[in-house]
Amino acid sequence: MISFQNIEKSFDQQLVLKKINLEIQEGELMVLLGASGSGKTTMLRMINGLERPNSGSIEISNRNIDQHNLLDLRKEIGYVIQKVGLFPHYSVYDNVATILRLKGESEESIQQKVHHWLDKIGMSASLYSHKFPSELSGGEAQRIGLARALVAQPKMILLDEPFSALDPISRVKIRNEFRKIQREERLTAVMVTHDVLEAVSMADRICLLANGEIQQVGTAQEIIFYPKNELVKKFVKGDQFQASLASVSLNEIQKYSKELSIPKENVGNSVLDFLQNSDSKFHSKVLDAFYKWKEAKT
Ligand SMILES: Nc1ncnc2c1ncn2[C@@H]1O[C@H](COP(=O)(O)OP(=O)(O)OP(=O)(O)O)[C@@H](O)[C@H]1O
Repeated sequence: MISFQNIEKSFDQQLVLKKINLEIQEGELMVLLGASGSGKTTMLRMINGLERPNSGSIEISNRNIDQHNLLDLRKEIGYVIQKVGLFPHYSVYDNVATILRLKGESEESIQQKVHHWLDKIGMSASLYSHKFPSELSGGEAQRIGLARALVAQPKMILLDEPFSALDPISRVKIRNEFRKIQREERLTAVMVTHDVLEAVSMADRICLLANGEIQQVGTAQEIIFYPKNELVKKFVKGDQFQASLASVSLNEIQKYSKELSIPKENVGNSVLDFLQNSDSKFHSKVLDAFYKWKEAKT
């Protein structure tokens, strides 16, 4: 669906991306993970044509990005950034409605969709429609930013540290809500973060960037337990992270997930034990509960 082929990019003679090759599948949530300056945002902005590579090609839906009309392409790609960028003089309703108005939809259809998405993202339409951005908390504004991207029913969504300004509890909540919607809508999503735990709790696959190069692409389990090189190991703080997985029992994290029902014989085991020895279909729920436990402790 999204394909980076031999991409190179430099700014002011500084090579920030080197020979990047990456395939992102339809309906997948790919997390671009890496330290500050590793080139994550630059990769993300190439997908909607806000940055252009120096060499190599990007394909979206099997067509080179240069063959797409960029304005049409951007209508199919939601873009959510940390500094939400709501129009300050528009109400919440008008902010979310903007793209539908640009598309020329009827007011009746706009109203139905705006209300649907506000409610879905946990912002009651009747309470929030008439408010202005200055009357919203940071977390509420983030949700509106997300609703504004989702209302256009994009095929793809790009998220650049979209939840990083939120307090830990709202962050976990909105992440879970977003993940649920992303799965339901089979949205192809690419999310940038430098937070290992955020990546691990949300991603189908993680692409770890360092020094402008892809160091490893894989599931959370692959990245954590089978890091390909020292850079990956260092980034996921291999030992420290694993030590923290080993220090907590399944029993302790169970209450952080309603959906997690652990077989009785495993309840006393450590999370690490369980991840290493159990069926992988439980892994994401266990990691999710572990993550919430960790957030609650910090
Ligand atoms: N428009 C630009 N002009 C000059 N240099 C740029 C520009 N955009 C990015 N860079 C440089 O490219 C490198 C990669 O930047 P990028 O924003 O992609 O990194 P990042 O991994 O997203 O970092 P962060 O987590 O801090 O946002 C950095 O060294 C940055 O200074």
